[in-house]
Amino acid sequence: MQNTSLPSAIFGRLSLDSLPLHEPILVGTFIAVAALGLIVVAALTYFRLWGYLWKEWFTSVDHKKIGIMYIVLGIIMLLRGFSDAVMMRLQQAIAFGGNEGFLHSSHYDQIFTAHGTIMIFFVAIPLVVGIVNFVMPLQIGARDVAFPYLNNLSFWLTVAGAVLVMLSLFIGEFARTGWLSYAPLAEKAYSPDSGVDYYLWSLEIAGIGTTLSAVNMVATIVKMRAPGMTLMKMPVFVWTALCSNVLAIAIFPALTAAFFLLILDRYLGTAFFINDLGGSPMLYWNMVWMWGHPEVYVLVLPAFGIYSEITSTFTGKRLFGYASMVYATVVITILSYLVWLHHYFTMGSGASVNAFFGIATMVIAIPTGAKVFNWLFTMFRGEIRFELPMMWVVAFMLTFVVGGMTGVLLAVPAADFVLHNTLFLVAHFHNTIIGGVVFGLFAGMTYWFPKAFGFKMDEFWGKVAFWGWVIGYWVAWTPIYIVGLMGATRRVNHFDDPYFQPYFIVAAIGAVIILIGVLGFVMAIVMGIVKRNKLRDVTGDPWDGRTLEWSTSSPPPAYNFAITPVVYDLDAWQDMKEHGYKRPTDGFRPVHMPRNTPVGLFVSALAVTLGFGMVWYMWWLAAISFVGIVALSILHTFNYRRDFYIPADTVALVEGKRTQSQEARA
Ligand code: HEA
Ligand code: HEM
Ligand SMILES: [Cu+2]
Repeated sequence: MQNTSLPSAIFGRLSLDSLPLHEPILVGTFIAVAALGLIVVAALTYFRLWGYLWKEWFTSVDHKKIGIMYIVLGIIMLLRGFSDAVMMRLQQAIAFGGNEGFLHSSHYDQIFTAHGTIMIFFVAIPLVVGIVNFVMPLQIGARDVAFPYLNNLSFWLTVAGAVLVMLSLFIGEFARTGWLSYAPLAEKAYSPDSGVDYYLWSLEIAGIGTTLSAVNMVATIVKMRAPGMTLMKMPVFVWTALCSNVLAIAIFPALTAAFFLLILDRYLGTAFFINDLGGSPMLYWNMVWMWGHPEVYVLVLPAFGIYSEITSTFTGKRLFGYASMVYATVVITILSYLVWLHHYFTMGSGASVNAFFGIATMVIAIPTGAKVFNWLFTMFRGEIRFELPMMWVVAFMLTFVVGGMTGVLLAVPAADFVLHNTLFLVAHFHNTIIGGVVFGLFAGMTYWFPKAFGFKMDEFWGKVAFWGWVIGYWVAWTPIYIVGLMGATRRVNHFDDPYFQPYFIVAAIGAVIILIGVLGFVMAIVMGIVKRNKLRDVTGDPWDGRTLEWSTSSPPPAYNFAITPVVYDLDAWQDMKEHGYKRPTDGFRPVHMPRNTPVGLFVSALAVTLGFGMVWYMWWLAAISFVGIVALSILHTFNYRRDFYIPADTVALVEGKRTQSQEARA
């Protein structure tokens, strides 16, 4: 694409042709997004909400608000990732024989790449990080995370990555190289346009955010637990958050380094991942899968933690086999480092290497199975209350076990030679990710929603969401398992064999049923807000919970706990309730708090311009942004006004109000 209409010293390789004006779908999307954006901006201006958002949310260093912002980001990006999914499902349902469908192959390639990238990096990760951010400090009785400013920066860096991916929709294109952008396809010789560069810069920036956040969470769990909370008295969710974040710290550098080397290949002509000059694409595969495999456990471990909390709350029992649950989590964490090669058994590693990685992979079924049985034994003879969060747990158990089993099947190298890169594999991972991670996130969001906002989600729409996702999942993915077994390969936009078509039509219907689930969840939140006075909970403990987050008010005050709780037992709050706990009404002391700051947001804005400049070869823009980031970061270290005290009187006032509202209800 020659740059004819724009001066290249300023615009680099960006030209008017980079705008996808010839793509009706994209033009329509752009108009819709722009219109929606204008409506939102107008509404915020009309209701004078900008100042409130800026002061109370965007610049906030409060872990609860940052957690909620992560979740909002995840839900918005879920809508984007899901629209990609629906388009692919429609395409595959109609594109048979002579019918080419509505997505030509280069467009389909961009869509599955964007879908996979967005779903993993900008849906699953933000939702998991958001829930950990919100819940974990409350569960350990802390006032905030270890590094509140860093937390805000991590969030905004994740947003910066998401913004770059979204920009690629309207300026230029996105990668067509699969969600892990395999080399050598992703090298400049084979993917010369801006797509892979968008991918790389977006994920480098977001990845730094995720790494920093993981450091923050580990430091918080290690250093900031309430007195008495020894490691073996931590709630299971905190254990899973700890393991997940330790895992993230260990693996993200491998991904960041792999992407950085690919950037060097693409920008400076080095040869790390091509066969010439001593480079090797296999190096890239090893590095990304050393990240990629453990990453799925980074996501699923906290989900396991969520299921554990919910199961014990809604059966009214202490979790069966707490210690074995902890050991299983740790064992999965360690094993997950040892199996990455199962993603390319077919790449010629040889029988003994394949055997080692195959067996190591299968071994993970043991600790995972131990968890499943622990949940079952917790339920056994419990008085189960089948409220929404518990319904998600049951759906998870029924769905995830199947996905786990097909994983074990793929772990047999001989079988994998047949099934690798078929739609059977695609069905396996949607089975584990949707049945394991996504259901867990919905369970968690439904469970902790009343803690965050002081009222429950709307139950009717919550059930619509539940049934939409659960039925939709099975309708959408069972046929894909079947065509996969029959040999249909992944990442193709058109099949010749008409025999497959009915299966893809059923799969498309499944996606439409999931759509009902997606919209149902949004409605559950909206209707919850509409009916908030009816759904209000003033106790702070609407589900009869067992862990410390339920001991404070909903939403919790900025300082979380007026007086730091002391822990004597595993289910600390249950223990306090059983021993006739009374809320303290006096003796408050001033609370030391971190101060809000806009620096994270500014750094992130510069990260977007840095990425954009690099993608389009606007070196001046990239250079200015980079210098800006460094300068701001250094300047920020000279800011000594980082904290303040909430006076004891204010604490007494807030707590007094809560006492009053509780007495009024009683
Ligand atoms: C959250 C996500 C998640 C989870 C939890 C898992 C879990 C597992 N995965 Fe999966 N997997 C992915 C996401 C996930 N996977 C993704 C995204 C890809 C592909 C990416 C790509 O190529 O683009 C993939 C690909 C993938 C491959 C590569 C296949 C190929 O490319 O050809 C393999 C092969 O071994 C595999 C195996 C497994 C196994 C053995 C488990 C185990 O951990 C499952 C353990 C659980 C159980 C077994 C169920 C419960 C256990 C019991 C009830 C006890 C009794 C059971 C037995 C004795 C069997 N996975
Ligand atoms: C909500 C319902 C969903 C549907 C209908 C759906 C559908 C699809 C389809 C059709 C493909 C492409 C298959 C191919 O041709 O190879 C795909 C790929 C993928 N999906 Fe989903 N998906 C859904 C949800 C998710 C979620 C929640 C995640 C992760 C959190 C996810 C992660 C991925 C990944 C990683 C890929 C691989 C992309 C690649 O090949 O590079 N999906 N999905
Ligand atoms: Cu794996």
